[in-house]
Amino acid sequence: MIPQTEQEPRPAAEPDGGDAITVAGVSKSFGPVRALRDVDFSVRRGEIFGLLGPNGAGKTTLVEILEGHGVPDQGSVRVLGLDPRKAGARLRDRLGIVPQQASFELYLTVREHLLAFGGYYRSSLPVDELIDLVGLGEKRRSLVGRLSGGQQRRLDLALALVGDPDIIFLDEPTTGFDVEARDRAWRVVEALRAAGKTIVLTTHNMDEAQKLVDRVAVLYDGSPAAIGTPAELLADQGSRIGFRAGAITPADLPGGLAPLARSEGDRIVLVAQDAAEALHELTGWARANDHTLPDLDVSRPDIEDLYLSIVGAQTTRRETAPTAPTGAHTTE
Ligand SMILES: Nc1ncnc2c1ncn2[C@@H]1O[C@H](COP(=O)(O)OP(=O)(O)OP(=O)(O)O)[C@@H](O)[C@H]1O
Repeated sequence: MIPQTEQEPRPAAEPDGGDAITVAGVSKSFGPVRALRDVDFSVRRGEIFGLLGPNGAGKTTLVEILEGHGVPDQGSVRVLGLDPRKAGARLRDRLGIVPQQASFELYLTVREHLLAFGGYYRSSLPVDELIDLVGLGEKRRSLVGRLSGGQQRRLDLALALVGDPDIIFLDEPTTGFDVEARDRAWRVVEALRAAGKTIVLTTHNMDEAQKLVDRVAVLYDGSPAAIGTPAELLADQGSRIGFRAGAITPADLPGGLAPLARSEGDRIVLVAQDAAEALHELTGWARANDHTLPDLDVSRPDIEDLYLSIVGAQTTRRETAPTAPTGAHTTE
């Protein structure tokens, strides 16, 4: 699915113990704000590594350091075995970056824009295949300035891929996408992984994280509060109990359950370590108060449950879950 390069292969990656990225003891402050606090982790070659965290948790600061745009106050990073501040074009050629806000040459067509960008790289992917890959086939000859917001984001993705990078940084890549475009983008990301690319995916979209990541770090107040595969991180999260809320709010639940519960769409969801105990308390309360708990089910927690257990939010909507890094409860 991913097109092959047309030109000569690039030099082999430097050995770095199988890791594409290593972050060792990185701290970074902006005046009194400690954006990153002694961060340690690695990203393996060929994996999709998710970076989650509420607004202000330090994700952008960290990614900027990895891209060579920021300098840590303490600690060091290696990207493909290289120091991103010193490696220059040797590394730049191998990184694909999809920023949240891209700037475009609005007077070029989609195709011309990609051809122009591809010219900056030692080798580039065939642009027509790339255009098809991101679903812009019908807009091939349209001026970039005429694209919709979602179409410009697809162009962002194509621009990040045109140099056939080894590592791709995706910053909320599907924000503003309709469902079809989002599904297509997810398939593209999966195809990139299948082609051996390493992907660092920053997202507030828990469905996106659940669907795509191999491993994930949840940053909270500048430090990773959890790092691992979703399965590892969810292993000790207990069980998720849900039912259709009707007129019930989380605060109506009995004392032991209310702090665990949140609204999720038209349901109330709670994650409990001891499902039998929680169900006993819930059903006893429901019977005593004439509630029928419609559509009651018990399932395994997901990444959103993990995320919320870390950031402390009580109410959320799926698809968007950015919350303040204060541990305060939100009331969206
Ligand atoms: N250039 C800067 N000058 C001053 N403070 C900064 C600067 N860049 C980031 N910060 C602060 O550092 C902290 C981390 O910011 P960062 O942008 O890395 O968070 P984030 O996790 O990417 O947030 P978001 O999800 O909102 O993009 C925040 O408190 C932010 O205000």
